[in-house]
Amino acid sequence: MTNYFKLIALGLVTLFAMIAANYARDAAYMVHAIIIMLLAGGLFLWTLRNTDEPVPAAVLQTDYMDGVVRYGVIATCFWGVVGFLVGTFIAFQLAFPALNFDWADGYANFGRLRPLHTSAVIFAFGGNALIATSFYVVQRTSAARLWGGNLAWYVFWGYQLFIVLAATGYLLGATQSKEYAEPEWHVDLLLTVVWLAYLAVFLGTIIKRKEPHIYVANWFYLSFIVTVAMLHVFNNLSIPVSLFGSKSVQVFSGVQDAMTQWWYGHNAVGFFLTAGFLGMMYYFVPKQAGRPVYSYKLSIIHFWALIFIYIWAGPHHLHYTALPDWASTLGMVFSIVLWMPSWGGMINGLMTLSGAWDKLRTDPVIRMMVISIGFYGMSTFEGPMMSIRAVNSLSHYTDWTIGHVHSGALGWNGMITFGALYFLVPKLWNRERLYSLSLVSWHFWLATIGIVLYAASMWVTGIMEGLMWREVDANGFLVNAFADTVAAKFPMYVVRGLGGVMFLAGALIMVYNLWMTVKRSPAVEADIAASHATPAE
Ligand code: HEM
Ligand code: HEM
Ligand SMILES: [Cu+2]
Repeated sequence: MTNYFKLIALGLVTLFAMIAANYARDAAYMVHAIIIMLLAGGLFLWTLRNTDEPVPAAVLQTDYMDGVVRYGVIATCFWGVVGFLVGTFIAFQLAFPALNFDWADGYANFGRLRPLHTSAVIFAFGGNALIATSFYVVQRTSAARLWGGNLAWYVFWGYQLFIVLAATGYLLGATQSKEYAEPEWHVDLLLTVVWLAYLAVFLGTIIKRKEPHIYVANWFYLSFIVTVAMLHVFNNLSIPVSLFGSKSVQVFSGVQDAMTQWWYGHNAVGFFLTAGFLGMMYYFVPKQAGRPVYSYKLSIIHFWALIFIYIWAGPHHLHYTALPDWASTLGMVFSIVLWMPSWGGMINGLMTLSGAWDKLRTDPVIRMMVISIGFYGMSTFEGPMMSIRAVNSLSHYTDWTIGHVHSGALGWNGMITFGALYFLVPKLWNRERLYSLSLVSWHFWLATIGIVLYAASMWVTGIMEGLMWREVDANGFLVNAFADTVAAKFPMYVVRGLGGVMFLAGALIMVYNLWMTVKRSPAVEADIAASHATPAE
């Protein structure tokens, strides 16, 4: 019976997408309508062919739902490589402008590829990592199968569709010009529905848990899901110009719009790139180390302090703008206060290794996790420092910000995700161990050196250009033209590009290693129970 409802819904979607494609006012909207039309039409045919087929004898569904986690792991690897590749390419575009090819102008120039990079790494790579690991962790720590049956699959595929629509939209020029929230209204609507489904699956699983305690990693994941829903909705309040076009007009304007955007942007960092990934840390580090979390009490304080303080720090992105001074001061103060819970979390993660420090020598996966926590500590020290108005007057608009971003993004988000993937793949594909630990070591060193090259070159160029911009002669005239500062940055841009090449090479080695783990490593015999062991207390 449900199949008939599905058919009606899919038929209507296909029909509406056809009409939308026909009346489309711009290329991005038309391409999106065609993608949705083909997808819904294909699903319609597939559902039709399977309607009234005999249903296979009921499969016992008491086990954990891991198929969707496996797909999530594959998607994380895939989008990671795509995102790093685009990042490396745009890094070289900045060094060698000729790479903005004339023939690809309007599609593959820096301006179009930059949001492609940021969305690919944050939302496609990071988002898939978060969805996959949260589905894995919530089942283990709740001793329950994912709630909602196939809803988890809908979340997975719906999210991939969102990524494809966002990416094609950027290339075709559809953007609402809000950093990290570039997709236009019709893509935002899709994401809202998918995200609410994600919340339902996660929360549903927690509600039906058989384990009385809600493990701290789940608190972090849940705060990430809830907050991102809220941020996404408010920052994307806009009115479409036409139902058949991608262009929309923001509801807020002027400084209110800027403040809403950076309330969003900052908390995208705080909840997407931090809280969610801390959920990962609190599960996978104890698991890999074979030790309980250093202090469970500290983890709870860490959680509440972090979510309470993060939400106020957004105005540090708008120092010296039309934003009132009091708001800018508020953002600065909360940013500095944020240093403490951040380092509390870092200490908690690092000290989890106490009694197992020898593993740093023997286990390259632990090494990966530890360095990621180290970078977390570093970027959460740098951030509060940059939020001080006097420091920000130098760092703002310079590459220092870019260096800060990537020490967090490559060092913290990248490395903890790699660690989690190395942990997960043998478990999910039921393999005894990883194919090669020495390849993990190679990945570790390539990525680490790559990050150091990236961050160091950006500090040098950032501080240099900041100083060059403010340099005045005895009469108070500016000494340097803007173009002088651009020319001076060239060598550092090449170094950054090389850092990117190394980071990307490491990721490719990881993908090869994980692939060979699935293909070649010996399977675990009748030991499924091991992967279901309860997490560290
Ligand atoms: C191979 C690795 C990477 C390379 C070479 C790279 C390169 C770049 C470049 C060249 C930019 C533009 C900078 C500018 O406009 O001056 C950029 C921006 C950005 N990247 Fe990456 N990236 C890499 C990986 C990542 C990862 C893994 C993440 C996140 C998880 C990330 C997040 C960002 C963000 C958020 C921005 C925008 C920064 C801002 O506006 O302040 N990148 N990246
Ligand atoms: C205590 C924690 C942190 C604080 C207080 C903080 C503060 C700051 C400040 C002051 C800026 C520069 C704003 C500007 O001048 O435009 C900034 C930029 C940024 N930070 Fe952080 N940061 C923190 C942690 C992190 C972490 C862990 C990450 C990544 C995982 C991160 C990602 C970013 C990004 C992506 C931007 C660039 C935003 C843009 O596009 O302009 N931050 N942060
Ligand atoms: Cu911020």
